[in-house]
Amino acid sequence: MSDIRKWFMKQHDKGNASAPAKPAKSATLPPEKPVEKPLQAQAVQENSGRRKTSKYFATAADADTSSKQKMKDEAKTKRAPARKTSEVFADEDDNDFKPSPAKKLHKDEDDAFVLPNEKKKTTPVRPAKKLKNAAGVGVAKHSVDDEDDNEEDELALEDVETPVKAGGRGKGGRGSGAAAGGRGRGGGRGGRGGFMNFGERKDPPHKGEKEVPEGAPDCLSGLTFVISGTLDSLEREEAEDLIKRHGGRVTGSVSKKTNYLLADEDIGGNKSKKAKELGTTILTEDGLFDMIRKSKPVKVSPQKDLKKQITGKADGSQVKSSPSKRDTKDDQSSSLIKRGAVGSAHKRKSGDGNSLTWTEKYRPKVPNDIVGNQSIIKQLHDWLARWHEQFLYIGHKGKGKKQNDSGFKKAVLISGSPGIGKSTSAKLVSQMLGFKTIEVNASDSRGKADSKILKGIGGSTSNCIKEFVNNEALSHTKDRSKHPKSVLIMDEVDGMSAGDRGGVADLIASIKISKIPIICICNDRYSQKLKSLINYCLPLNFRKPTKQQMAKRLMQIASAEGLQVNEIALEELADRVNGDIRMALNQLQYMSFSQSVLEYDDIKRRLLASAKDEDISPFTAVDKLFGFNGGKLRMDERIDLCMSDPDLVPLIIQENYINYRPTSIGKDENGVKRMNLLARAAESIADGDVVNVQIRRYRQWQLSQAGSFASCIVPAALMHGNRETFESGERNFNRFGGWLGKNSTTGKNLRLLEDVHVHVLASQESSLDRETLRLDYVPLILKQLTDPLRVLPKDAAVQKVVEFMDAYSLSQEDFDTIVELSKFQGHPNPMDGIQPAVKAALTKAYKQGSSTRHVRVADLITLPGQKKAPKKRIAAILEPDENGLLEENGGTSLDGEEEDSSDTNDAGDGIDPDNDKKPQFDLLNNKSKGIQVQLDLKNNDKPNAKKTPPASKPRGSASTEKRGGLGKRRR
Ligand SMILES: Nc1ncnc2c1ncn2[C@@H]1O[C@H](COP(=O)(O)OP(=O)(O)OP(=O)(O)O)[C@@H](O)[C@H]1O
Repeated sequence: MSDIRKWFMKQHDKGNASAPAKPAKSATLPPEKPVEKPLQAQAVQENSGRRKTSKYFATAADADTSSKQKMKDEAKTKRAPARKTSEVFADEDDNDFKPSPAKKLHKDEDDAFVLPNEKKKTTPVRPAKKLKNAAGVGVAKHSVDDEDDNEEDELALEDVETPVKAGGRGKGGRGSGAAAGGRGRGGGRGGRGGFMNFGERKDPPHKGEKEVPEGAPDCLSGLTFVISGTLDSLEREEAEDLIKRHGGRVTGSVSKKTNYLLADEDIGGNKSKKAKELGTTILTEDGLFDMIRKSKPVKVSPQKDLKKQITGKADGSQVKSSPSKRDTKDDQSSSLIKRGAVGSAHKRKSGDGNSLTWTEKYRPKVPNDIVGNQSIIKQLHDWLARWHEQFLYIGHKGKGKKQNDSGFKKAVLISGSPGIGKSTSAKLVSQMLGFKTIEVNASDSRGKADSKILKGIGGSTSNCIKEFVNNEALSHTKDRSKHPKSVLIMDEVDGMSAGDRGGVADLIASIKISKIPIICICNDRYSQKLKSLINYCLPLNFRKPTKQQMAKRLMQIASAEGLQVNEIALEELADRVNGDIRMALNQLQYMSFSQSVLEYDDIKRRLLASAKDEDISPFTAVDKLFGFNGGKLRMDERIDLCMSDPDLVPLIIQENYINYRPTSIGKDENGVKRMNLLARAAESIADGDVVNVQIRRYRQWQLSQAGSFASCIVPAALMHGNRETFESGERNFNRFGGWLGKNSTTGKNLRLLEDVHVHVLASQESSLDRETLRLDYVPLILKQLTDPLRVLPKDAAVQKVVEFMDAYSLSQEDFDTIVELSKFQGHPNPMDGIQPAVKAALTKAYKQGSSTRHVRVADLITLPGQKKAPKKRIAAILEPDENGLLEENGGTSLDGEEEDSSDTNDAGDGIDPDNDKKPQFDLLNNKSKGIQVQLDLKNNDKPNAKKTPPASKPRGSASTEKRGGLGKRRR
């Protein structure tokens, strides 16, 4: 672990150390400039007084600004903000803020995995921002040529400052590839500060330096934005939040509906091309700020004063709703009043009575109320409406109406993610058609159904399904008033195990005999368990409703409950709950307990908090860790992801890390950087393995986090980026960890090898250990077993091989084991070139061979430390032989050892005179030796020692006895 820590530290150091070398970044600027001009030309220009803050606005002349001048100014720049910041902070009540390292502080936060949102909180008090605002940002566009000298100086400062700021970046500035790739994907991006963050999207050059404006709540309502490239001071997510917070909509690509393309640079990508084609207005970040700012008239008083006033006046309950956000608001008082008013209205409403959850209260009453999936609901309706027409007379011989649609299924299988209205649809459609619903959760009551249930009510819960579906009274009768039609709704069929009413097999049996329609509901229709069920059902796949559809419904419910919330915020909610309307409603209701005005940020905060409780699959966890934004996750988030399944996540990481192309390596033409990162990741995985051994072997559970850190977090931090495949046709998804399968194969092979080992020992041809057998003998044995079959004529080959197998007491299974153990990927199959006829002849000859008994006897040996040969297996071994003796001995209900002993004793009592005439193979004596071993071992355990051959008995006689026994058995 000390190693881990060492290079963890080293990485940090490296990152910092790279800071001074950063001016290289400026060198990458010129190529970006030519493409930015046309974009700028399109933007609206109102105010040329905007201080030049972005390197994207630099002209070639700017770029030529003497580096000496920049360096001179650098020191000044570094000091100036610190001084100003401290002045500003001196006025603040909050002494927790450390002013001097204003920018530094920010960076440190970055390294410490602080969310962008949190960083933003410090922005209002930054002097730099205020200076810039004072310079008049208000306009969307400005010309670089208009910049005066002072601005150039400032630019120089900024340019020098930026590299310093990005000092933690591991990999220098933006590569040329980034221009095309933009911020989203593609190589060539510079890293972010800090070990875990390197390789991330390029930081905005003036990140967090501008005051983020606060406008009227819905000032961007009805406007659609698309964001492109790196903005000047906001991360893309921050910009998105800002727009949504003010009621605007953000989409991913430019279309006719797009009002603005928000871009501070022209990265020449599709978005800007399309925007130019469609004549979409291009807006800079400052333009957006102006737009928002303008929506809110006046408000001259400094933020901090207002903050103080509000903090002083607001009572706990009011501020409680969303303290941090409201602190920064300008219209606090009015919003609080508004909130109070609506809040009381809300209380009145909810006080009116029912304590139902909103999901119950607003459960759709008719199918039309269901959001989305209307065409599927229609299909369900049609199916159910026709069911009786199709199956009504089934079982009534003679009267049977011929089924007119052979493809008509007796059951439907509704599938779809949770909370999107599957059960509700099934119920509503059934009710609509006058069916009585019988709802059963597939795993409610367990126990296999009794097949005798056909005879009538069994009274057992586990039989209820067959009862339901087979009960005539429940099916359609003439007197509907007494017996309405019924439909069985089986929920969560994918959660059924074999024990649940006999599992899917029993459900299928029920469908076959059913006299009522069955609606099965599941989440995952591709579940292996449902493979056979699908053949008996009409599949209806519910899709998640769109966020717009959901937002509309949620809005209706919110207004009915007196909750004030805008549509964009609800869309965000819909987005975050992944289409789950039930969860959205629950979240909304939960938030409504403490707030009656919900804003975008409230929803976001709430969902971030609840996201922690979500169960995520190990694959999702690995996707997140390796994803493009993997480097932006906070450490606690990463640990949570690893801990979501501490067994599987490391295995999946280990299986897939090699497929990732880290974003940090840029072009990396010769692949050296990637190899270095791979090596480091491998090293860390190995470290993690060491820790995991400690955890499991010595139950050192306190090391769990260290284990996760080394085996998951570090490799993912090093390798996260774009996943690629190495073989054509390979799916570009993370594979399941191969270790489990390989470990199981290893175990199986060891067991098989042990069998071979025991047999070889029993043959007394060799007294080797298992390792020697595997490494030295198996290849040679294989040669002896397969070469003759290829080369010699059939009969000769078969005889030779059988002789060899007898010599070493090898069974047919051993033959297979040796072949299996000798198979390697990329090498020919050891059995290649052997004719099937020869193989068949070998099997036949081996089975006929008199020596088989000798080989099998070795299986009955129980070596110290070995598991006793299972009775079943012994029985199976003995069974193929002449049945007569087995029957005499009581068939297979034998105790292996006793049975075998009696054989040998029989042999002793009655020696077959023919035996000596059947000297089968040269190594017969050796075989008898093998048997002797067995006998000795058995005698140790056997209470009935009187039948044991005396130890002093010469070997030859033992062998004779054995042969006699075998001979007898064979008869
Ligand atoms: N499409 C929808 N339209 C309106 N309300 C919905 C919709 N989907 C879910 N709801 C709300 O969520 C609640 C639960 O829905 P329902 O039980 O039908 O979901 P489900 O898809 O069957 O979930 P699960 O798979 O967990 O059983 C409903 O009572 C309703 O209030």
